[in-house]
Amino acid sequence: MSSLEEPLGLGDLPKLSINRLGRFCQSACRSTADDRSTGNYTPSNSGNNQTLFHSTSHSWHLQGQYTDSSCNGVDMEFRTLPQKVSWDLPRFVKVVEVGPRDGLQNEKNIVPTSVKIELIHKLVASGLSVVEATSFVSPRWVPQLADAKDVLEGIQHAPNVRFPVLTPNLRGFEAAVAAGAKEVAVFASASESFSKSNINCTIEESLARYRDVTSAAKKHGIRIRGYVSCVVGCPVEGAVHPSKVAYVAKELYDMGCVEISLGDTIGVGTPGRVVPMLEAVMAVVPADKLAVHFHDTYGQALANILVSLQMGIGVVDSSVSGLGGCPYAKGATGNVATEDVVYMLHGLGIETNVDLGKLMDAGDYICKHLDRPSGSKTATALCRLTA
Ligand SMILES: CC(C)(COP(=O)([O-])OP(=O)([O-])OC[C@H]1O[C@@H](n2cnc3c(N)ncnc32)[C@H](O)[C@@H]1OP(=O)([O-])[O-])[C@@H](O)C(=O)NCCC(=O)NCCSC(=O)C[C@@](C)(O)CC(=O)[O-]
Repeated sequence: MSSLEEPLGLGDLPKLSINRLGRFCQSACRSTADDRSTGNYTPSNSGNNQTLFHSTSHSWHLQGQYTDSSCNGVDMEFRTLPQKVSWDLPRFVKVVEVGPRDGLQNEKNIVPTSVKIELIHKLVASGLSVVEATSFVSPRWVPQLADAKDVLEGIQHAPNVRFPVLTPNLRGFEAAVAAGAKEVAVFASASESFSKSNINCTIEESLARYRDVTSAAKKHGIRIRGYVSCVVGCPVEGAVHPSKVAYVAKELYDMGCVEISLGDTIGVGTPGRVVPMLEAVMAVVPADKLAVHFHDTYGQALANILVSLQMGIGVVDSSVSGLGGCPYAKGATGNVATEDVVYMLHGLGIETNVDLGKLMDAGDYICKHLDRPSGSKTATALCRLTA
């Protein structure tokens, strides 16, 4: 890579701008606290800081304000954000590649098994140590991944590389184990409506199923990951309260999921919503057991990842070339692109063990097959530079 292609690091930024950020944060904080203590605090105040903090009320969230009395609590939490975030970022972030599953499950045309396997090998060659390979779900529900057994059997298993697969029930778990899975993931939702449309059962029913799966996994010595979907918003219900996310995350943790991935399935989150959601979850599940999974529908994913890192998260899910979406979440676009995440992390001086050039090869491979441009801004920019 030439120096032009290398991300600017924190150290390259003029000191002044970081100090300015710090000063802004402190004054934003101070004025809010001062206002409160002098009794002058009004949430609708139109001063500069208020404009910033209230920007969410002009967005999608207007349709889905929380309906309980803690709604104001969430806004308050965001006002104290500058005191809570820190630049003490992790030195290493584990990137969990979900493109072959979350990406390809949403393709109109079914991708041949051989292409899926080659994509997975290219992703592994880039240094990624976790590649979610496929799902053992009903082929009637997700025909795109009906070849799960063949994909899993076709992957060359390398030491230190994990290939988790999604399993919605005991039947899927048994099929996955028979095909050689060493790690599975269960997927619950913080929204009742999404749970029904995605897996045709209530949240409680899904948790009962997952208790069966986790206890079977323990007997087989299989690692199990848990997802919580709709952690910020649901395509049907609108805003989802952080307490609902915390409840499902804790249930999954208590039943033995070793990592809980928090999914903004429709990509509506901003740091204003992500911070209180993470705070609620972190009160019941340790931060080192959490991952974040942002779809980039509104272009907010990198901002949300950054604030998650600042809150102590060290595992980030992403999808090569920004592939994907969820077949049961209309309008949701793909995950944040892995290339963009890696570029940002490297720019922050955070190690990933991922080679951006080789990752771009993998992205190029699948985009050529799908006959579409990359959804990664980094890949697009670097390709232009090298063209
Ligand atoms: C959960 C079910 C199976 C319930 O589906 P159902 O229709 O309620 O259940 P069923 O028991 O009546 O089964 C229906 C048919 O599926 C079969 N079946 C039943 N189980 C399996 C299985 N494991 N593997 C293969 N086949 C299975 C079963 O045998 C039957 O076959 P039939 O008799 O009609 O021929 C279905 O709703 C399903 O497969 N849903 C999966 C949907 C899905 O994969 N959605 C995308 C996941 S993405 C996501 O959740 C979000 C995430 C994780 O990415 C994070 C984020 O972004 O937020």
